[in-house]
Amino acid sequence: MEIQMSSPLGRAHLSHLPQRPPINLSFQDLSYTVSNGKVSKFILRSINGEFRSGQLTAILGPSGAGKSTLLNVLAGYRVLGASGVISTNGNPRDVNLFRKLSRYIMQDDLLQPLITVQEAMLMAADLKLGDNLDRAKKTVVVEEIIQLLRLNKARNTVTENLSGGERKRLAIALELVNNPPVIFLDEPTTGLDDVASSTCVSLLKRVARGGRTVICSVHTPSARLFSVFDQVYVVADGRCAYQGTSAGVVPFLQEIGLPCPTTYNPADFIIEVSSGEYGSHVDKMVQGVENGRCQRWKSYAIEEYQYGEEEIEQLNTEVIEKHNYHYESTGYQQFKVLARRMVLQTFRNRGYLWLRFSMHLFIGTIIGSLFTNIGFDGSKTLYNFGFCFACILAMLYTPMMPILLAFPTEVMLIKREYFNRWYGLKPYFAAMVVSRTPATIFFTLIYLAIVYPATAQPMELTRILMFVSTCILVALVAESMGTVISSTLSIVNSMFVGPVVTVPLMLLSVYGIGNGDDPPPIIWKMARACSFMRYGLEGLIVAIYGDSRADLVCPEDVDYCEYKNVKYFVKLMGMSQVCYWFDMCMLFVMLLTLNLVAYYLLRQRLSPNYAFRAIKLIGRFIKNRMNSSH
Ligand SMILES: Nc1ncnc2c1ncn2[C@@H]1O[C@H](COP(=O)(O)OP(=O)(O)OP(=O)(O)O)[C@@H](O)[C@H]1O
Repeated sequence: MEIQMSSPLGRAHLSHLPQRPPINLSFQDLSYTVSNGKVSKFILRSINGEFRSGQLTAILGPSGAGKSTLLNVLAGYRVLGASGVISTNGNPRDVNLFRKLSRYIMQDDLLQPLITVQEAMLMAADLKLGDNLDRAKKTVVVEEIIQLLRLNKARNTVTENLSGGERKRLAIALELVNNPPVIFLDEPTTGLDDVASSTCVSLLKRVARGGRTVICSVHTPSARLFSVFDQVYVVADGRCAYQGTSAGVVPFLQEIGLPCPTTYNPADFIIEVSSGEYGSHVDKMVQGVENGRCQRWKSYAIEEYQYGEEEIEQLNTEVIEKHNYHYESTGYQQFKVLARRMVLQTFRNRGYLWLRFSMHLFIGTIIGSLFTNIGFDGSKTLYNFGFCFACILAMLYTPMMPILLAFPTEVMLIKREYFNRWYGLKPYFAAMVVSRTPATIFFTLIYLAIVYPATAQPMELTRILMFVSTCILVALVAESMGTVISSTLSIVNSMFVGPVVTVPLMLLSVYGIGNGDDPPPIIWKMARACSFMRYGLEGLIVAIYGDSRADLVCPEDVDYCEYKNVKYFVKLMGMSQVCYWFDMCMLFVMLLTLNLVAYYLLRQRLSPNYAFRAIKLIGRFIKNRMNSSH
């Protein structure tokens, strides 16, 4: 791809992208408060400011000054607790509309694992551009952005192997795909060396020159890097301590009686002054720029640039497409791309696949050898019951534990992509369920292929199908239960809650067994009905012993086989009234319900509604009360 270089920053022509209106972002009297129980803490204090399109703005300040909070509030990531007016192009901002036009690249640059840069970019193009562009044009878009962000050499590298700088640049490249007019970046240079930081900031400037508003928080930039920023916004103790060009910092400080030593980096100096290292001068600085209202330094020694020379054509207001602000791709297209991505990642995750395969092989071999040839043995009927219970336990833990471990991290990734409007939650959830189900079925079959013949269960097609279907359904329900638990909890909490929740379900599944058909008290009957393992256990027993199975064989060396008659045994277990299809329906209903609950919890995690926020606030209140009563 030929890139024409016509300016010091280089002109990167981006063709085929949807055209968006340039957006100037301003805010007046912006405050942000958090309340921890009784105490309220002011993090931003009535600050003002303006960030213009076509410019790269750095938010600087000492640690804890409120830089990330300002970015979060402006990006709409934190809304509760914020007050003041935020305007876009002079009009009050519609936060929902703004979210559709802006992108937020967070500090932790989480990227989808196991896909290459090129694949990640193409998938982002498929998700974000839908069918508006054909494959050839999408490839051109991707190619141009790869060139713009100098990712050419890394195009075939999988994301885990990228360097820190490449990761940051890929995170930016992915968000550029549908040409957002406003881009927020939280500390894009953190963890990068001087050269990589400088490359990253220069590229951001090129991105800004396309008419985009680019705002990033930065930690102590070098003097050279500092001079690259068009505008600098300094936050000190939640207030604006300077707003203007980087060249204006020294004269501003001079004017308020704080001359910057000639050998000193102005960025370091203003941060040190803001953090109170040379005495309390913050009030003076805040007054000097009227807490962000003063416009005087915004044009100080401004480096003129010609829009015409740059790639402004993408954002020319006169030719803005009649874009709708909804997703560019349909739900079905998103589903297809996401399912493809998930399947690709599953296949490439060889280590995990081998681990899961070996785990099923190992458990299958252990259970198979523990219960060898007991299926037709009249003296081992109780052991066979134990085998069925062991199958249920295996189908509970083997699919659930990997989800408890992996899904909390996945949620963080979804959060970033969802917030930046890559896709809707429905297509994502559907793709997740559809892509992981075949693997679960496959591994369940591997386990059953070992244990079923090894334990000499009846080789009748109907019974085999019933046994297999029950195990698969139990595994799918367990997997969904893992998703419910890990959709709101961290890895540590999920790993704790998962096994704790399953123990009562396990106990309930065998409660009352051995009492024949006498029904347990109604309360226990109801509790037992909640255990999906109970339905699974009944399903397995009916599969191998139901439908008038002939008496089992009593070995010659055994005098008396009490449970040789399976009908008698099933009655004793309290399962003579069991209807296999009812149990399967119940398992299916539970599978559906758990998936709906997982979807609901995930949705609330990504964009909580008022009821959910209220529940969270009540929870926090109770926690605070408990803490204060100690
Ligand atoms: N939810 C919260 N509850 C209590 N305090 C908070 C909360 N969020 C932020 N803070 C506090 O607000 C202040 C500003 O935080 P913020 O993350 O915006 O700082 P920062 O300038 O980005 O710092 P750094 O450069 O170290 O990342 C900090 O003192 C932080 O402890």
